Order: sequence, then structure tokens, then C-alpha cells
Amino acid sequence: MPITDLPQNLPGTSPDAESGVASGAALGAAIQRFAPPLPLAVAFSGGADSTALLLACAERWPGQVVAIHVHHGLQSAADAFVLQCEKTCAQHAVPLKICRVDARHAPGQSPEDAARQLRYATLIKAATEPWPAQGGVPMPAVRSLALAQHADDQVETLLLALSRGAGVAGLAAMPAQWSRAGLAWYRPLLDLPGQVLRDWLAARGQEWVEDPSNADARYTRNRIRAQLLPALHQAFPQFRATFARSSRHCAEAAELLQEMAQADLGAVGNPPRIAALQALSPARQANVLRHWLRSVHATTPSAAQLDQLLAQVGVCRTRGHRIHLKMGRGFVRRLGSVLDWYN
Ligand SMILES: Nc1ncnc2c1ncn2[C@@H]1O[C@H](COP(=O)(O)OP(=O)(O)OP(=O)(O)O)[C@@H](O)[C@H]1O
Repeated sequence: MPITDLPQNLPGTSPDAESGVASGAALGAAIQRFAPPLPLAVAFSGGADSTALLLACAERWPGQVVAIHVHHGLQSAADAFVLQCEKTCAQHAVPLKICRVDARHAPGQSPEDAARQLRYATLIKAATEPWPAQGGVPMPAVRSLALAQHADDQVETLLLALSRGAGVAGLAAMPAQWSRAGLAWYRPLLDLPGQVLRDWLAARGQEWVEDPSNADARYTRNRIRAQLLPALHQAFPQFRATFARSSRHCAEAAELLQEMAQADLGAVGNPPRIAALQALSPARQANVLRHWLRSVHATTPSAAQLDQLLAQVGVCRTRGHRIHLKMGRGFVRRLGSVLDWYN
């Protein structure tokens, strides 16, 4: 499909000069705070957000920024994304790797999850495998990778977590920095509203491709963006900053719960001793049992299953008391003085 057949954003859509300057200052400040080990690879979809991130980084660290595009082979528009990525990278002399993958999901797996997991694995492989020399100069190994999610994406993630009834780990939303596969990963745009990125690109006459699925109201995330964010802006103009602060509080709380769960699992043992569990408060029992099931058995119980287990642990005072409950992908049963999980 020729690139012009896609809903593309062109210089004609420029915002006024004032918002162009304001967006430049906001993006500039975010990139100034960003200090990744170089060279840096940017996960580049060809959409507005990663186009802004790529160009801002390439300008800040010329010759030390590369781009990776994953062609998922899922949408007919995918070839047009590749063309746009190639055009942008050629214009700005940024080395680009295009990785073609088959991201069809397995039965029972969510299509978005399948595509995301494969995308992350592909980004790691592409970033860490050697890059061609640039102008005869060998390219050193990439040390960090940046993704372009912004403040609106963070709010959407938080609202989706709330709608599922998530605990503090889910409400922590997306981390701004972590390590994986020997790379430092970043989301340097989490403090910026998406509109700032679009204004910045439009003020510079920079094109990007609009993902047609972003307008599809069948996706909850798109409904949140189109309907909830404007209403939130009306009611709480500062919602991006305050929601982000709540997510950071939740991230801290989740870290503490994790540390406490590790210490408590050391104390109750693996498999957990029932008498040792009973010495803990119910909230700590729940925390350590959730951690045991997740970290040792790779399964997540529902809130109702965990409540049942806690109730059974609480009343397990006689030798003959039997425990046998469905728990995540398997079952928890009492074996003598301990709890046992099997499937
Ligand atoms: N096909 C892809 N290839 C490489 N990186 C990608 C691709 N799709 C998304 N990403 C990266 O993952 C981030 C989050 O993806 P998501 O689909 O939520 O955003 P997006 O709407 O595609 O962002 P953008 O406006 O950059 O297209 C993007 O900002 C980008 O950094």
C-alpha cells in the first residue's frame, strides 16, 4: 500500500507557534533528564510517540542512537509503517533494523499480549546483535533501549488496572526504568502528555503514521483515551501528574510487599508450614502465599481462592483437618504440617 493511503500526519496540521515552543521546552526537559548508557536503541513503531522520542534522542546524541522496528505481520497497514520508519531514519541518518515476525497468537492467548511478548524478545535480539559499521566506523554494542509510552498511556494503564481490581503491583502501572537481558530499559516520556509530542512533531513539519487500530472503539484502551481522558481533564486538570504520583506510591508499596514476602517465605519455609503461617497476620499470610504461588509455582490465585485458603489455614488446628482447594492453575492441599501445591 502506498504510504499516502494511510492516515498520515503532515506539516499542514501544525499547531500554533506558542504550543510548538511549549512542547519543545517540555520534550527538551524530559530528554535532558534522560541519561541512558550509550549507544541507545529506540523501539520505533513509526507512530507519533516513538518518532518524537527517536528524533529528540538522535539530536541529543548524534551517531549514538539507532532504531528498531518490528513488523508484526498482523495488519495490512504494517508495510506502510516500515516505509515510514525507513523514510524517517534516512532523513535523520539514524541506523534502522526492520525485524519481521509472525505475531499470531496461540489459542487462549490475548492477541495484544502475544504481540507484546514477541515484540520485546525481538527488540532484545535486534538491539544486542551486532549493528553494521557507520561510515566505516564500527558501531559499539547497544547498551540501552527506550520505549515511547507517555503520560496518557500511563493513566490508561492505571485505569485498566483499577477496572480489573488490581493490587498495588498493578496500580504501579509502567516503570520508567528497569534492566532486562543485559540492557537498561527506559520510558523517558512518561511525564509528557501525548499531545506535546504531536505538537512538537507538527511544529517541525515531521510526518508520522497513525495506527488505524488506535481509533477502534472495541479496544478498552481506545475508549479510555477518547472518552475518559477528556472528562478527567475537565474534572481534575492535573490528573496526569497526580495519578502518576499515586502510581509511584503504589510502586514503592509493591516493592515493600515483595521484600516482606521474600523474608516471610524464608521464615515459613517452602513448602509453607501451617503453624508458621498462623503466627503471621492475615494480610502477611496472603502476601506470602501469593508470593509463594507466583514465584515457586508460576501461578496466580484469584482473590476469592486466596480468601478461601486463608480461611482454611486459620481454622486448621486439628490433625485431621483437610485442606484441598483449587488455586490458580492447580490445587493447594494439606500434607501433614505443610501446604503443598500441585497440578
Ligand atoms: N512495531 C513496533 N516496533 C518497534 N517498537 C514498537 C512497535 N510498536 C510499538 N513499539 C514501541 O512500544 C511503545 C509502546 O507501544 P504502543 O503500541 O503502546 O504505542 P504506540 O501507540 O505504537 O506508540 P507510537 O505512537 O510510537 O506508535 C511505542 O511507543 C514504541 O516505542
